[in-house]
Amino acid sequence: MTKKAPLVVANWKLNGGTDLICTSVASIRNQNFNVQVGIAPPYVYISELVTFLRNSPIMVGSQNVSKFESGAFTGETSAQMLKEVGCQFCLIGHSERRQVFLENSESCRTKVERALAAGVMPIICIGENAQQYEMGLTRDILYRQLHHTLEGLSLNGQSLAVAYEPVWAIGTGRAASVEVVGEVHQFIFDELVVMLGEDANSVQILYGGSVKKDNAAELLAIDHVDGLLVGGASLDPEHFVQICRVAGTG
Ligand SMILES: O=C(CO)COP(=O)(O)O
Repeated sequence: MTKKAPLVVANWKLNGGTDLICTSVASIRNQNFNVQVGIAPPYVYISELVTFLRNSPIMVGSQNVSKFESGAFTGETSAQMLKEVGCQFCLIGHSERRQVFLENSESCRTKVERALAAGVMPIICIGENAQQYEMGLTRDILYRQLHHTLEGLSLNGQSLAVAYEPVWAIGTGRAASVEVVGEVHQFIFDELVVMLGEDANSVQILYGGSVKKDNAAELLAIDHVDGLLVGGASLDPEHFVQICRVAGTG
């Protein structure tokens, strides 16, 4: 099958600051990767990163977005605000948001709609936890997360990505095997076709969970792996550059 140009996204989580922005931007800005690269720093650094990356093809995004449009919602940031400061994408439903902040697929659905309406590309994160994996429930969990979030949605030519991030692989140094990723990404693609028809072909499906420079190539070689979502390894600018380089030479 023909591979789409890969998308490699750095999720800094609750890490980083001006120092990391300076070192990351310095190591990545002048590289000529054959990949689309995105960086999602904490909200407060988005504007600074956008300024540093002006005239660069590297995208800046957020790690979350409010399900509300505006009003008395202390601590929230709307999709429209993200758009205004230069965000091109936002992560939605990361497992840490689902687990620690009790987000569910219904709120993720609203967030996806808000992001699309504002012209910010949603990257919807889905994945099963260790217990669900061991009980063989991966497909059931992903089916529910996908269908609640996407069923009946019209993309109208807008970009959307889905990231498969098995919770048991996040931050553990134990990425999912090539076999597991291959089966799950095929399953996700098939469900996208059921829900979105032709539009499914434009959706990029990323893998996340202990991605490193040493496993990036084998993960990206799998059918329907269209990119990577990188946590820990993205905090080391040299390591992240190497992952992007591997992705760009696949
Ligand atoms: O959660 C992740 C990216 O969103 C993955 O994190 P790690 O790469 O640290 O496993």
